[in-house]
Amino acid sequence: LLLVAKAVWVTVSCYYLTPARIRRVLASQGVRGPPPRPLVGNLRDVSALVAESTAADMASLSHDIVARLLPHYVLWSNTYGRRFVYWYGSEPRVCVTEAGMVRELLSSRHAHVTGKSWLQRQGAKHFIGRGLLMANGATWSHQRHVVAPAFMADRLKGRVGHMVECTRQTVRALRDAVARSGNEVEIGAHMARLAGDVIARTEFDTSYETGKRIFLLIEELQRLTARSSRYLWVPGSQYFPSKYRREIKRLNGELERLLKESIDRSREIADEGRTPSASPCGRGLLGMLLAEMEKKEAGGNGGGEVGYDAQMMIDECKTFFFAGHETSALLLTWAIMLLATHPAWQDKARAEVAAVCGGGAPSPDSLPKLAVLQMVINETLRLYPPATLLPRMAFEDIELGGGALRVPSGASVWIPVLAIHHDEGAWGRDAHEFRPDRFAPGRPRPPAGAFLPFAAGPRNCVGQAYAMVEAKVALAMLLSSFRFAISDEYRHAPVNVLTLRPRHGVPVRLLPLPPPRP
Ligand code: HEM
Repeated sequence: LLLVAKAVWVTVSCYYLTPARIRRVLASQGVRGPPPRPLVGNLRDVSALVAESTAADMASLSHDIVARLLPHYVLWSNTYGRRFVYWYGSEPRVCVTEAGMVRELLSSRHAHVTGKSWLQRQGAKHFIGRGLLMANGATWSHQRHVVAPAFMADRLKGRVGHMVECTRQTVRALRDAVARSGNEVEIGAHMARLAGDVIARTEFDTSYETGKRIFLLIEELQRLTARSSRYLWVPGSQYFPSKYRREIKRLNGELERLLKESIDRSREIADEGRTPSASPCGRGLLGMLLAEMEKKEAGGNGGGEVGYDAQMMIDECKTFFFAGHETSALLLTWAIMLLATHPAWQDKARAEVAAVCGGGAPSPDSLPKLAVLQMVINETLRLYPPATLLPRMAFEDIELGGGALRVPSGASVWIPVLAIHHDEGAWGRDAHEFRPDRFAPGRPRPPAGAFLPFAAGPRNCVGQAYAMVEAKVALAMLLSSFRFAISDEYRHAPVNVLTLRPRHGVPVRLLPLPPPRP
């Protein structure tokens, strides 16, 4: 009886009392929004608006994509003002775009009182679990502390050789594809494979071929979880039988078995003293995680509630296979689409690569000198940020802008990164155009809080520097191996399926250039 009473109380509190309090606090500050329906909130409105705006491909190759991808943001910010609230089921999402408030929210001041909501964590449970991306509070702090050293600048230098080798294989595969079937190639699939190979080799001592099944399983689990999560707003729905649940369980079982085998193999190699480096960090992320787990097993300072156990190791591996793969692949794919449609910038970037690398492969010392490439990468991330939204739930009442906005505990703040990146107020009338020179050295830097491809503050992307090095290596080598032009088959149709991707891929025409010297 006590259990039933507790369940009733939790349900009433989650689905009625807390939302009512949040609504009251927001309304008292004039934060309004579309009227929510019981339980579903505005979910159906969002789905209908997005379905309509993305039903067809775009008529031209325009980068003005905010109304297509975030039509609800455009509609509601026009109707209710730049700060508005809508309801994702019973979770209120307060939209905030003011740069100062965004910066403040993401700063260390709020790092421990904001985080990932139950809905987000539940939605990512099977393909990420308790990994860093979805962790909160002290657990997040500990995990971040453990993995961050793997991505520090000095360690990244040691990864450049692997990245060059992976890109060499991609260049070979592209040359073979051109020789075999002509110069039309869908570049997105090659970039996905390249990014997968890079993360698998540098951090997990394996290759894309070995890790391929892991990537496929994560992708399939992501797809099935998105479907089965559509009804998460129904109280208790996570316990309902669903046609997806059995399949998710089966695939997750296979994924965890493969990861466990890979972890055990690495452990054996380390135990036999066959580690390529004496330091556990030398083996990349997996090595560091293993060392941490051993500390916990030995009851050392990694122990206690927040240390890594076997399941957490598996979840962290899933997280990095997922987070380090798709976003990087999309950055490369969109960059090639933009270079293929802006030949002058393509020539400029290629000339810089030739001057800096002298026909050889990029090295840790040459990478920082590739300024034009850096500008192209930044402009790609501005126009097509792989993560279009940043949600942060407040776990206690917080104030932003010196009290200008009180966010009640239980409300999520929703930062529409894509809209901020395309805001004419911050970027000028040409905000929707590809103009890499806005990032030229010596030009004023974008206002803090206006450029957020990797989020900001202590909970920013831990792989940011890694992703930048990877993108520079890959693009430098591709530019010196091929000229790209966009194919007549290309249909411009960006869509947001967790990340911002081209619905039909990016077919390009490749003109192979004479191979650079080895
Ligand atoms: C162009 C490539 C990438 C982009 C645009 C990107 C973007 C982001 C963003 C926006 C976040 C914050 C998400 C949130 O808190 O809601 C994030 C977090 C994260 N990213 Fe990346 N990422 C990229 C590449 C990578 C790579 C290569 C790795 C791993 C090697 C990685 C690992 C992570 C992890 C583990 C987190 C969670 C950090 C935390 O919560 O403390 N990312 N990324």
